[in-house]
Amino acid sequence: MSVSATTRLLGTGRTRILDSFKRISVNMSSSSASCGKRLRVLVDMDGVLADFEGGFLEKYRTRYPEEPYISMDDRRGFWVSAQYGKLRSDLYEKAISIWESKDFFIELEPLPGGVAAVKEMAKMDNTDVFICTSPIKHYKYCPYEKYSWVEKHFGYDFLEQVILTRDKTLVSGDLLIDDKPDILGVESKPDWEHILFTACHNKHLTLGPSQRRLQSWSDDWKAILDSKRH
Ligand SMILES: Cc1cn([C@H]2C[C@H](OP(=O)(O)O)[C@@H](CO)O2)c(=O)[nH]c1=O
Ligand SMILES: [Mg+2]
Repeated sequence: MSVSATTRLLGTGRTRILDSFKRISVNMSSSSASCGKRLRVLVDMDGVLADFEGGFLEKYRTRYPEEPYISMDDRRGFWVSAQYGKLRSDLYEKAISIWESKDFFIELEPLPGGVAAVKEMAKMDNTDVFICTSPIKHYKYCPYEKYSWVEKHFGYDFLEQVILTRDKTLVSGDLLIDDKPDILGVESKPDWEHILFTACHNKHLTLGPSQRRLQSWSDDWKAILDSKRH
């Protein structure tokens, strides 16, 4: 019998008791998520584990050797195409053509220390790690290549830990380590604390007093994890 049919049979008095019970169970499950022992870490991929900016610059310069380019030192703002578009309007499309090409995402080099750090994190007691990454909307190669990249660098079993989403605010976790300064979506109060991973495009930004950075994978990521353990 369905829950609604059972509820109707029990009558209003019992319905109230059932409702209270449901409320208590919901409260118990949400409090065990916040006070429970396991820490959930969401780790972004491009700009944190995979060198999107380096891969872009190399392929852009190879494909458009006569065109002007922006060095890593001069990069400002998260969106590469926006800065190229400001340099010269037709460079906007040329920039996009690079990451929409086959083999762009699979051939990205790992950023120093990232793969080792995530492997170590995944082995830590009471710690769950997920790779939380957004595919581009030109979906012909990117989603496949992101999975393939994880398999190549972490092994087949780690595919279990991949979360592909365009909206990271919907994913629950204690920490999100990500190089994008503003991570917005339909959830205005995401569960996670965003740790800004330093990249060429965000290194000049001044953060708010409560915002934290991870400068690189040589920085003390274990201390950041520990600060969130209960
Ligand atoms: C277009 C663009 C994408 N990306 C990355 C971010 C996303 O991956 P990730 O969520 O793994 O960081 C993905 C789709 O936007 O490509 C950049 O880092 N810079 C860009 O300019
Ligand atoms: Mg990123």
